Amino acid sequence: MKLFEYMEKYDYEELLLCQDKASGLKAIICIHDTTLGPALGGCRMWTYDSEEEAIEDALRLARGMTYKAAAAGLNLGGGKSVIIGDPRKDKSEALFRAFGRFVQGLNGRYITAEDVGTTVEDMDLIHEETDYVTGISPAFGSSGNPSPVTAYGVYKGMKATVRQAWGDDSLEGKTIAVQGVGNVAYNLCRYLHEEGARLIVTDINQEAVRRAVEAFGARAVDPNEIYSVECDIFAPCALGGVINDETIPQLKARVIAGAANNVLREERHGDQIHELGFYYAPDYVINAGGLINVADELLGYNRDRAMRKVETIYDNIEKVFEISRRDNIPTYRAADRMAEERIQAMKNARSTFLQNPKSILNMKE
Ligand SMILES: NC(=O)c1ccc[n+]([C@@H]2O[C@H](COP(=O)([O-])OP(=O)(O)OC[C@H]3O[C@@H](n4cnc5c(N)ncnc54)[C@H](O)[C@@H]3O)[C@@H](O)[C@H]2O)c1
Ligand SMILES: CC(C)C[C@H](N)C(=O)O
Repeated sequence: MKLFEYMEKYDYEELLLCQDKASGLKAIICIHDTTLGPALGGCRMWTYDSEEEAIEDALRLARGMTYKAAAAGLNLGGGKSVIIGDPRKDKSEALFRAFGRFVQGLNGRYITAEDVGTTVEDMDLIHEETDYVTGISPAFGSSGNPSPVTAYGVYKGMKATVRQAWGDDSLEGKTIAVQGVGNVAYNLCRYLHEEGARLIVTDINQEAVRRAVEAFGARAVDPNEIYSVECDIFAPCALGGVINDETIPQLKARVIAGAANNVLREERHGDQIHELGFYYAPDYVINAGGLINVADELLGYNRDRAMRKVETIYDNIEKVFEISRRDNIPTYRAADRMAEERIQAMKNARSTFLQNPKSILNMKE
C-alpha cells in the first residue's frame, strides 16, 4: 500500500506507530478526521498476519468511526487503534499502560475504548495513564462495557431494516443467521430470542457457540456454512470483509444487518447486493450504539439519555433507506452521503471564529 497516496485519497489526518520494547507493545493509532470533534474509536487487539494488514485495519476502522459519529449525530471525529498481539496470551499491565501513554501523548485528539480483543479491565489499565479513555469500570462513573448497548442498537436497526423488507418490523418467526456470538452478538441473540426469532449461530470459538445454543436454543453450524443456510436475515457479528465475491452468491437471506465493522470487502460489493435486491443496513449506522454510549461519558454518564439516543438508530436506518430510494443509490452510499453532508455542513459552520466553542457533544437531557 502506498500510504501517503491512500491517506490523501481518503483524507486521513494522522497515523502513529507506537512501540515499547520493555512491554512488547506494537500498536497503531490512526486519526481519520476531527472536523466534528476529537477522534473517538476503540482499540482492537488481534494477531495480524503482517504489519501491513494491521495498518490497513487501523486505517479502515478509523475512517468508519468518522462516518459512524457523523451519521449518529455526535460531535466526534473518527479514529481507531490496533495492538498487534494475541488477546489470550499477550496482555499485561505494562502493555496497556504503555499504550495509554501514547494515547495521552495525543493530548485528547484521540480517545480510546473497547473493540475486538479488549475489555473493560484493559481500559482500566489504560486509564492509569490517561483520561482519554472511555468504557472504563462503572466505579469511575463510566458506562462500562459498550457491547450490550451496541447489541441493543443493532436490534433496533435490524427491526427498522426488516420493516423496509417486509412492511412490518416484527422479528417473530424470522430465521436469523448470526456469524460470531461474542460480546455483542450474545446480547443481540437475547433480544432476538425474546422476540420469537429462530437462531442459527456459528463461531470459531466452540465455547461461544455452546453458550448460545444452551441459552437461546440456537442451531449451530460450521463457520463456512453460515452464508448458505436458509434464513431471512444474515447478521454478521464477527470481523469485516464478509460480504464479498465468494459469499454473495451463497446468501439466502433478504436482509443483511449485524454488528461487524467494515462488512463490505469492497464498495463494489455494496453495489452488487443492492442490484441483487438485498436490504443492507450499513454497518456504521446500525452498530453505533456502543459509540453513542461511551460518548455520553464525556458529558457525565447518564444511561437513560444514552439509551434514548441509541434508539434513534431505528430512525437513522429509515433515513438511509429513504435517501437510497430518493437518489436511487445503494444504502451504503446513502449512509456515506448522510455522514459527509453533515461533516461538510459543520466545516462550513465552523469557519467563524468563536472564543469558547460549546460542548463537544450535542446530546441534551
Ligand atoms: N463491542 C462493541 O461495542 C462494538 C461496537 C461496534 C461494532 N463492533 C464490531 O462488532 C464485531 C463484534 O464485536 P465484539 O465486541 O462482539 O467482538 P468479540 O471478539 O467479543 O466477538 C467476535 C466473535 O466472532 C468470532 N469470530 C471471529 N472470526 C470468526 C469467523 N471467521 N467465523 C465465526 N466467528 C468468528 C470470535 O470467536 C468472537 O466470538 C466486530 O466487528 C466489532 O468491531 C463492536
Ligand atoms: C465502543 C466504540 C467506541 C468502539 C466500538 N468498537 C465501535 O466500533 O463502534
